[in-house]
Amino acid sequence: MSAPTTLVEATGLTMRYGALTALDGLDLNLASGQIVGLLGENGCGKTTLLKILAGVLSGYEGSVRIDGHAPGPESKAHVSFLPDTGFLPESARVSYCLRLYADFFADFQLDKARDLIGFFGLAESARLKEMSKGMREKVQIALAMSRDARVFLLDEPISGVDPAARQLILDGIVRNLSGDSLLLISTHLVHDLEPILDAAVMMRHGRVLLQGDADDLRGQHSASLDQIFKETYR
Ligand SMILES: Nc1ncnc2c1ncn2[C@@H]1O[C@H](COP(=O)(O)OP(=O)(O)OP(=O)(O)O)[C@@H](O)[C@H]1O
Repeated sequence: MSAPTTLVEATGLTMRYGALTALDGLDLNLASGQIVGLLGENGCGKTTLLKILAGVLSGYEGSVRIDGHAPGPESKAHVSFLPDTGFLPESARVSYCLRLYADFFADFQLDKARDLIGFFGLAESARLKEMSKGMREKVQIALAMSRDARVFLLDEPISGVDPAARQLILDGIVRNLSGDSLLLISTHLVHDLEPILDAAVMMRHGRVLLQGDADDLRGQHSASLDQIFKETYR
């Protein structure tokens, strides 16, 4: 693994939806080689931040750099984004979705995706519309995690699955993760995610409230990230 490099850099990032300020001068610096939890209460701006980093939402003020590039075609080539809503054609089979990704993304690794689909216990011949919400989420995760990206942005990837399946999904997410990439993953389910987190970013009202290495935060607060989260948002 090479020395950590800054992959996400946001300075004074502000995003307004009309009169509502969703991000309010947010500053954030994230380096490669870590899994970072993006935590915060409903409406604090997590999805807005991830969409801007993914290059699918514009109209913001301030500066954003992904591996040195402003969000756009060049940054998108290195960013794998899993939105919190379904984005695959409902009537398609898993095999079609695999081909779609292989055609669309030059860095898509079909073997990895097939491995993950099997790991999740899914059949390539299955149609999405015949699957449960949790199964469809697994397909989307398998696709998103099979790109050879530097930055992975996952928006609430385990929210739709039952507690028993969450562990399997997290195992799948970290299964092939390269040590040089950055995984930023938003969730309310801090307890489930905590074992895989190297660092956490807690947001409030469109700003970073608390950020740090997971072990440092646990040490400073003499508490788990889950307890810190609950105390912070009580
Ligand atoms: N397209 C939009 N138009 C208007 N307001 C929006 C839009 N998208 C988000 N917002 C508002 O911006 C704020 C931040 O929303 P965002 O979805 O980024 O929060 P979040 O932290 O991801 O929330 P959750 O945890 O509920 O998913 C909220 O007040 C939300 O209502």
